[in-house]
Amino acid sequence: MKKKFKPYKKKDFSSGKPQQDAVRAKKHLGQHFLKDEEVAQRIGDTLTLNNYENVLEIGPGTGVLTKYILQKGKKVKVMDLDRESIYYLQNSFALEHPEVPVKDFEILEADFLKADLSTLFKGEPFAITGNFPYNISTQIVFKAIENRDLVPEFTGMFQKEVAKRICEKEGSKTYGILSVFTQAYFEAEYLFTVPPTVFNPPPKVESGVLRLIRKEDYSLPVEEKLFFKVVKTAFNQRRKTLRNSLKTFQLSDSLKEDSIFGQRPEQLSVTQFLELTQKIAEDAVSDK
Ligand SMILES: C[S@@+](CC[C@H](N)C(=O)[O-])C[C@H]1O[C@@H](n2cnc3c(N)ncnc32)[C@H](O)[C@@H]1O
Repeated sequence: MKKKFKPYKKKDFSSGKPQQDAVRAKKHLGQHFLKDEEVAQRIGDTLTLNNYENVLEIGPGTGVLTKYILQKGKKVKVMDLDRESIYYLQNSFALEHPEVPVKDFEILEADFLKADLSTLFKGEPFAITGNFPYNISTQIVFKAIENRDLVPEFTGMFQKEVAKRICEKEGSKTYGILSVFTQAYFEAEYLFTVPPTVFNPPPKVESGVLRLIRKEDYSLPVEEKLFFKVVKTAFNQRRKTLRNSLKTFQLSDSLKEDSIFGQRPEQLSVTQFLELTQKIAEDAVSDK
């Protein structure tokens, strides 16, 4: 069912307010507007834009980051579900920033989590970027992973802890499900940290900017469903050895002798998780 919006009261944005103050920040939408142009430009510059023509920005708000993305001369679509931000972008953004090229620019009022990405750029690949709403940040990453065939690049800002977790390697306490799933398909790089002071209103935590580049060969050598199940089950009991946490897979005694099962999930690289999945798949077949 389509959500009902309260009748929208038009606002006059011609008062010359700073861009980040043009819209009232709403907590439930995770709105923290960037007020530092240098940081906005640095985030815009994280896009490599290699070999594709389209960019989707999630949550443009008042468009502080959008300006720098548009200057790259690609086709840009922005998607926000905040009507007030959309109204500002449609009516004041171009007037207040005549220097920004808006020829290939489309403003969409939509929820990224519900949007159909397959038709967004007529099925062409596109980069995703943004200063993401932190309340749905992991869901955004999972949706990008699900749509990886269309998304060769993903850059942007998260809560620092989440950005670090996505890029973390084995051996770290924060390495987990999100790190393994993301890095199975993407090369992940943590780029820089951003302090709360550059936002209006400032969030309670630091932020972190990352870049994900899809691997050249991003097809998995194992069945994806089983891989996800193995990784999730292992990390659900991250203190236990795999021999104990993966009991539900009813592994044969000979497989359980394999040294990999003496390890804990945080010790396994993505490649080792794939090898483990392969072994479990073969074990299930040989059991029959
Ligand atoms: C952290 S603010 C960033 C705003 C702006 N890009 C900036 O840097 O100032 C996050 C933005 O995401 C938008 N947003 C929240 N949930 C969303 C969703 N499900 N789909 C699309 N946009 C969303 C918010 O309305 C807000 O504009």
